Amino acid sequence: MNCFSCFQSQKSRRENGSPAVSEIKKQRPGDGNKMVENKDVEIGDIETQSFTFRELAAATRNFRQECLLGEGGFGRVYRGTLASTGQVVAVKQLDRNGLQRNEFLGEVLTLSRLHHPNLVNLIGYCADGDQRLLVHELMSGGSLEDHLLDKPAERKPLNWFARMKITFGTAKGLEFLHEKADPPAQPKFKDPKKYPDMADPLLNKQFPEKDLNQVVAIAAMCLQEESSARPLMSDVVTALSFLSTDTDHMPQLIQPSEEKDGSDEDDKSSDGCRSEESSDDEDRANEHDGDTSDHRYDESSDNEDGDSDSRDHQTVTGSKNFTASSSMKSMDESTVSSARKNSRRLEEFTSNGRGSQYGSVSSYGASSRSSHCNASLRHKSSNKSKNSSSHKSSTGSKLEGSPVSTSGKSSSSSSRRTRERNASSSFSSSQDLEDETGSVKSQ
Ligand SMILES: Nc1ncnc2c1ncn2[C@@H]1O[C@H](COP(=O)(O)OP(=O)(O)OP(=O)(O)O)[C@@H](O)[C@H]1O
Repeated sequence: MNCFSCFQSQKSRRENGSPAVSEIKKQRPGDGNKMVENKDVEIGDIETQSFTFRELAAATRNFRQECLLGEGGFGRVYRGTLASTGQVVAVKQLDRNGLQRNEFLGEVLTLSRLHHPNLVNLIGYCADGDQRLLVHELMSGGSLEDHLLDKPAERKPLNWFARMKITFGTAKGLEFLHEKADPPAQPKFKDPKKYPDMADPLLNKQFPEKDLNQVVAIAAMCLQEESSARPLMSDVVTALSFLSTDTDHMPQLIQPSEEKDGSDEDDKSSDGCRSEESSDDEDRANEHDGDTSDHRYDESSDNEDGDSDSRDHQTVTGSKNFTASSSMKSMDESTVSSARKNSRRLEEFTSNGRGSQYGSVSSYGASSRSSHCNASLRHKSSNKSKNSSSHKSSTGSKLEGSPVSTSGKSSSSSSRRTRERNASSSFSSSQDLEDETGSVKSQ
């Protein structure tokens, strides 16, 4: 996730005394906000200035390198001075292969209607030919990222109070977008189909969508409001061990010849030794499912509903001719097996999650079937389900990646402590630290 650019423009500083947020530049058609229907966009509806490309080229001195303010996932941003008014602005030149004209105008229309002291104002746009540019008011103080991460050694770090002011301003901007803007912003986490839009654009969507869903599920579980409902790190490690395994090498992890013959070989890891962990794992799986099969159980159950993961499929049915590399052999087979189970549960978590993502935390626990970690999750989840409405709202706000509480809508279910926590910095409160510590201890 990228930082918000939180430094106010001179205008907003004068008006509000708190930082501006360039959240609006994050909103793109399909990003979660119900954008204005593109087909309905008429240039006349757009209440912001239209610039020619020539005007913006002149403003930025032909997009000179010295005028470059920064670069984001969608293009470069230049400092410019508008000849007509002398106003200093930020000109964002979107990548050429970006939005279609109508799509772009839909975005411009939406952005032009958002006015809030903590949001960077859209001043105008340019849609000449295939050019797509947005002109924003300039955040003269630079971005929050500049101040936090790219700070020159000689510049003093932001003090605590400044950070709280920025957080407060950010929250107000987000509050406006989520609760007052028309149409209101929708958290992307509500719809798994939107997850790919949140990944780093530099990845160019080159990742398995299913794995991304699972990463989101892991993050969602880790971010649950109550520390007791968060997964054990061992669960997280196991799940990640699966996700971090190169798909191309997966067929090498479990030798199909060992799996198919149903002999004692099945119970051995690739070095011929059956690990204790592996044994426990299987016993637990059998205990919960009444299934006497071995690792194959997991592979087949992963695929049994027809939603086959090519990786799993390959692992089960992969060529018998492959030669396991020694490095892959050394990987603990039980870890892989256990990771697959977790992967499956994570998948259930995300797929159940449509619309009632947080409620499905309980079903995640209820469907747990193997490790002691998951037995623990089950226990936690059942506690949790007693308070599921509170969970939904408070977690929902955290999942949006901001400390913004949706307490206006969920105050009946949010505890005072939750609201206080959400209103303060998301990670640094002593209460959070206590919770974290408690959580680690209880493990
Ligand atoms: N209105 C502005 N005023 C001053 N600098 C800006 C402004 N908008 C953007 N910048 C600078 O340009 C950089 C790139 O901004 P941009 O909005 O394109 O991407 P981002 O917010 O960093 O990330 P992304 O858009 O990929 O999520 C910012 O990091 C910031 O340094």
